[in-house]
Amino acid sequence: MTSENTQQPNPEQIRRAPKVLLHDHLDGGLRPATIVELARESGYEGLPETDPTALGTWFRAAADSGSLERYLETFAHTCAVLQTAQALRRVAAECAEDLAADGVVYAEVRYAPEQHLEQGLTLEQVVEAVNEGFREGERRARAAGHRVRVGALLTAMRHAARSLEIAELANRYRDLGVVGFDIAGAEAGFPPTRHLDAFEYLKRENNHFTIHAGEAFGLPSIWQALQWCGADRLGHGVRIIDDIHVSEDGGIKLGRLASYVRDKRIPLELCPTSNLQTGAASSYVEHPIGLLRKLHFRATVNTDNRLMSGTSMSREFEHLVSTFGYTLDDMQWFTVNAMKSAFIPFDERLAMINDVIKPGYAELKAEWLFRQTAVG
Ligand SMILES: O=c1[nH]cnc2c1ncn2[C@H]1C[C@H](O)[C@@H](CO)O1
Ligand SMILES: [Zn+2]
Repeated sequence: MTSENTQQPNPEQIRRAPKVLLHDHLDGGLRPATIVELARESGYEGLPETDPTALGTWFRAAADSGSLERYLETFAHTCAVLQTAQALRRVAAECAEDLAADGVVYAEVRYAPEQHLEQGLTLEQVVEAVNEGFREGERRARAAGHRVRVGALLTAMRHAARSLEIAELANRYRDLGVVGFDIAGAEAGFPPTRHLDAFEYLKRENNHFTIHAGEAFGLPSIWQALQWCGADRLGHGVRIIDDIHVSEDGGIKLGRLASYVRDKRIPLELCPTSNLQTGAASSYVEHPIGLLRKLHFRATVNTDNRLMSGTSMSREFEHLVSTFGYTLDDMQWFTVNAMKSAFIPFDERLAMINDVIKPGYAELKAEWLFRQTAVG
């Protein structure tokens, strides 16, 4: 018997394994029962279902459209009930609690402050309410025996024109709970270069940002995000596969852009289930994550929208374990990749890797070794 871990973890081990999440939308991760309650409290009458189970099913089905634009329509309902400080605080606290219960130890959760102003909140009030909610959720998680740290990413919507203002907001709340910036929304027709002034501002401020790119649109979007805008990470980036050529005899050749992404260790925030729903990939087995992992891209595993995809970090890993036969070593590799790519300072990332992630996996692997000894 070698010390190499070849065992595929079971669902319970996957849940207990420390996980790191870089790409999760606050307005895409509400509990269905909370949406129903918030809608009742606020008088929102547009919900397609008022039973929580039926509502959860509705979100998953509606998001299964095969198109990013249709997928995004479902957010009208979640944003409709997230218009008060109280609602934002509650949903952020529940988000942190849910992630912690799922074994997530570090998360960067994003949302677009400009989408929460309909009932008179200011941008600052939105950010402060969400931050308070995350802190409350971290406290409740700790009381329940879990530890999670949640940082916020402020998103600007790519079809709108507030990106510089949101970038300034992210900079103002830096070190106060906000760890970076993002742009999201429909990709085709809204290239990231529309928001160059925001990215240039953030670079001058030595701040961090990721860009949704290479999801519904291909290589030009990734190229612009990196070479014009200077993104630190790619939100999805899954279409980088279009620049990787596999020949009939199995030979693999990377184009210039794919080489750049791999050589520069650009983190890819991959979200497998979300990609199946928007049509960016056709099945788990055909999802580019399999090849990207083999080729040692800086690949990470993410949820995107837990509500719309009916998923969690554990479920994403369960799909990958059953599709690609991944082991605890593979899970650790993805998790360390994610932690290395987080927007918090280097020493804090290192401490998470050495004090939380590695010991967590070592314990799970040791359990497995002892079990092997017992049966062998
Ligand atoms: O996967 C996505 N691609 C582009 N935009 C997205 C995705 N998931 C969520 N969004 C949008 C809808 C939300 O309202 C917004 C902010 O979280 O970001
Ligand atoms: Zn996203």
